[in-house]
Amino acid sequence: MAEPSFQRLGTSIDVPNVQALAASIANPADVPPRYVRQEAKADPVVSDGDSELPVIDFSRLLHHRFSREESAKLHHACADWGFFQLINHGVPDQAMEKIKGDIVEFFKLPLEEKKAFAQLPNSLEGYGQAFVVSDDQKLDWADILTLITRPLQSRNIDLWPAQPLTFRDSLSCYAMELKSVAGTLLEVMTKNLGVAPEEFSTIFQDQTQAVRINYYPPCPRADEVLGLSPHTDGSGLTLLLQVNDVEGLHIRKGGDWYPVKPLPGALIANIGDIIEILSNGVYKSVEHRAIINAKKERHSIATFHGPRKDSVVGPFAEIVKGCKPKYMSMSYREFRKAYFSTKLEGRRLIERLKL
Ligand SMILES: O=C(O)CCC(=O)C(=O)O
Ligand SMILES: [Fe+2]
Repeated sequence: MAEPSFQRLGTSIDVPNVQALAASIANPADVPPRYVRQEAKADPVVSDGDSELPVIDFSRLLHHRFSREESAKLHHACADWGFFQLINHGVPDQAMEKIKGDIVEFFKLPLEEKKAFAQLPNSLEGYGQAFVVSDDQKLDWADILTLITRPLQSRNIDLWPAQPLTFRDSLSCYAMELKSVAGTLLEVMTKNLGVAPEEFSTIFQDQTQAVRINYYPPCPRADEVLGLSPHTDGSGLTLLLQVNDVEGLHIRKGGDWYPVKPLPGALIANIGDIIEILSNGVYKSVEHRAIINAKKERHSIATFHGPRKDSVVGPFAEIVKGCKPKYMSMSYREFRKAYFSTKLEGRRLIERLKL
């Protein structure tokens, strides 16, 4: 099938450093209009306790006595919510605490020191802000540090902070732990979808992995700005770790926004566009956004797990045996390019891939 053509990433427009901007602001009126959005305030938020985000116990998935029951729970979480909390995931506390600590230290460094790891022109990798291509696009109230962690030969180590001194080690260790958790979850999901393990290995062995570290400074107009615009992830599976107890993640549920309250030590997992496509829409890549706190800063670490670079992304053959594919297939390389171009146009690639 012919692949649709998509505009390449254009030239980015300079976006201010949000941490420096936040530090310079004394009054709500000083927040530049490009960050202020009426809809942030207007969108309804589901009140607490209306429904509960599913909680998956990773250790039960591995335990033969409980694995069936927990796998079924995982299947429903992926199909009904596209999001779940993952507890007892086995990532050592020390690995999580080390990366959290180093991230907080990194963002405390003087701007000039952080800029040594700045995004290269027209690239999303490194320290900077979300990419924009037009003067009208609203801006996110966040600085980000995006780093490719897998495959190992794709690491651009010059963009990995050298301060604090332990940062590179902490990130390598955390990324390795998450790769293993994501691998197991993806394998169980493949099984739950009735797909043969070989199909899983063809796509996810030698998986790609990237880490996006989000820094959201406080803002005096917190209810009118967004830390991260509504989006779906272009990954297969995302695992999110919130660094402190400041909440900010909202999930689209029906027409409303559902605020996530991470359980202590839990990872928040979500299905990305790739799994929605592979599963032919059985699993949902759900829109989410990040809001801002008026007084407190927030950090989060999103780790994206995708298929191997040379794979073709399309509904699993076994799933579409008795029904029609709902999405067109394309190479993962082309998918990545298209995902970012479409996002810049403020649209979702996955909608364009629907047949
Ligand atoms: O900071 C958050 O809670 C959400 C982050 C996120 O959705 C992302 O980085 O893709
Ligand atoms: Fe996301």
